[in-house]
Order: sequence, then structure tokens, then C-alpha cells
Amino acid sequence: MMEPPVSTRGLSKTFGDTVALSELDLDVRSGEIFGYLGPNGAGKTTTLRLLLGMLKPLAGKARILGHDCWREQVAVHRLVGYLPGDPALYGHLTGAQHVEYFGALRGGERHGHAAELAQRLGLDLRRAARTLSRGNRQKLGIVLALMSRPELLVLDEPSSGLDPIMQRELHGLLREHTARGGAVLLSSHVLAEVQRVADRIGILRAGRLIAVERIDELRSKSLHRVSAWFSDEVAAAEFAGIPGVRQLEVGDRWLTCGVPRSALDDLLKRISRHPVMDLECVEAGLEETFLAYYAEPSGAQQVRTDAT
Ligand SMILES: Nc1ncnc2c1ncn2[C@@H]1O[C@H](COP(=O)(O)OP(=O)(O)OP(=O)(O)O)[C@@H](O)[C@H]1O
Repeated sequence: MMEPPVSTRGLSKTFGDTVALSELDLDVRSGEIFGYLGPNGAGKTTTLRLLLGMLKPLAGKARILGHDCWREQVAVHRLVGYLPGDPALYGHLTGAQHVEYFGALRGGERHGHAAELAQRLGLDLRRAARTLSRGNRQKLGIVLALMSRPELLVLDEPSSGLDPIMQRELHGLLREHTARGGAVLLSSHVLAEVQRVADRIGILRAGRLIAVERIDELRSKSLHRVSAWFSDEVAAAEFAGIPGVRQLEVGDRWLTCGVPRSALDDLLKRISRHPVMDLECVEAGLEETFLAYYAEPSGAQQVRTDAT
């Protein structure tokens, strides 16, 4: 089988006593957008910097498009479109001059696509970088990362500073990229945003990859939040032991819980043994579903490290 565009095994990094990344095994495949999620300080940027050869790993291996990220970092830089968290721009240069400069660094005629990208993102390439707003600086960073049509895009929080319309435009560009067979590794701390564009997500917490999941699988596990109010008293024991039911709370005349679709029928049958005064059933967002599965340490039993 061909090696995936991004492949790491046992990749680890420390800064003094801080373990920034611990034994990361990660594959990002051709044709997919992989959302790399984690709270602030989880180790996302450290991972991306290791992949770009900007940091030396303490242990383990990282390969991109067949090259060792640390030993062959020049080759890796030529092949990857990288958007750092805070794009390094030259204040006095215009967008067009950045395109020329970075295009030349990447080997000449590899930026024909830039004007079209700028137009789609609504960015004026004639303006000096120092006069650009935060969102427009981000757009210029995106143009520079995508303009050479690299096979792999590595994007650190690409939507930050973009309004919802521009986020959608960016997602469209990323979809076009994967439709051509390209791959995307995209870091973010916001699941709600990543779920709109990613095919798979990986969750990093305190330097450890605790879960990898296909978005559609996560959706199929999606919880419903059920609340019921009764006109007589109910007992908690009547609702205990339904597989998959979470956060069950039962009062004298009410109950509330999170329920996967598979357990809805069982729960509703038990509820209907009592006179029901009111019932509410709403599908929880992925964020809530996700937290229910992975937030507590006990969620570790559910963790899959290689969703297929
Ligand atoms: N150059 C450095 N020197 C010392 N510690 C560092 C350095 N870079 C990162 N760290 C530490 O490593 C850990 C992981 O940081 P990292 O920046 O990779 O997290 P992150 O997931 O990208 O967070 P954020 O979303 O805030 O950017 C943190 O505890 C951070 O303080």
C-alpha cells in the first residue's frame, strides 16, 4: 500500500519538563481533510512544527510525502502548503510582492493560481501587508499556502479571523483540493467549525491523541437529549441500565438524559408506562455528543486509534 501523505509513529516532543507531544501515531490520507482538534496547549502547533521540520523530535518518526520531516525539511517545505497560526508577513510588501517572493522561493512559476484565490477570498493583492486587517492577513496567508497547488496542505487554525462567508469559501477551496486527490491536515480548537469540513477528526489532549473518528460515524452516535415530565412519581431504577444512556437524572416527576438513537425506543417505552405531561427530544450537536463520549477519563474505553 502506498504511504499516506502524512505518517507519524511514536512522535514525541518535550520542552523542559513539559511533554508537548507523546507518542503520536497519525496518518492523513490522500483525498481527505483531517481535523486535528484540541484545547489550547494540547500540542497541535507542536505537531505541525514537527511535521514541517521546524522542531526536532525527541523520539519517533514523522514523514511527509515520502520524506523524513526533520532530515529532509527543505524537500518537505517545497511540497507542503503551510499556513502558520500567525502568518509571517513583511509589512512593507504588498500581497502581490509576497506572492512573487514566496513563489520564487518555492521554485519559480508556481503561483499562477494566486490571483484567482485572492479574488475568491475578496483580498486586494495591491495593498501593503501592514495595512491589512487581521482577517485579510489570514487570507493572504491562505493564498500563499495554496497558490502552488501543493499535494498536502497543513493549516494551523485557518479560519481564525475569517467571517462565516469567507470560512465557507475556504472550505470550498479545501474540498476542491481533496477532490483533486490532495490531503489536508487542519488544526483547530473548535469542533463545531471542523465538523463542517473534515472527513475525520483526531482529538489531542495534553499531548496525547485520544481519539480518531470519522465525522459520519460520530454523527451516527449522535445523542438525543430527552426530558420528560410526569403527572405521577417515577423512580430512578425504572430507567437504569439502558445501554448507551448517559447523564441520567431522575426527579420525583421528571427525568432528563442523553440517549443514542439505538436506545430511544427502549427509553420511550419505559417513559410511556407513566402518564406523560410533557416531552422534549432534541438532537444534541456533535460537540455535546463528542464530549459525552470523550470528556471523562472513562470515555477512554470508547477510544479508537485508527478509524477506517
Ligand atoms: N517553544 C516552546 N517552549 C516551551 N514550551 C513550549 C514551546 N512550544 C510549546 N510549548 C508548550 O507545549 C505545549 C503544547 O503547545 P502547543 O503550542 O503545541 O499547543 P496548541 O495545541 O497548539 O495550543 P494553541 O491552541 O494554544 O495554539 C504547551 O504546554 C506549551 O506551553
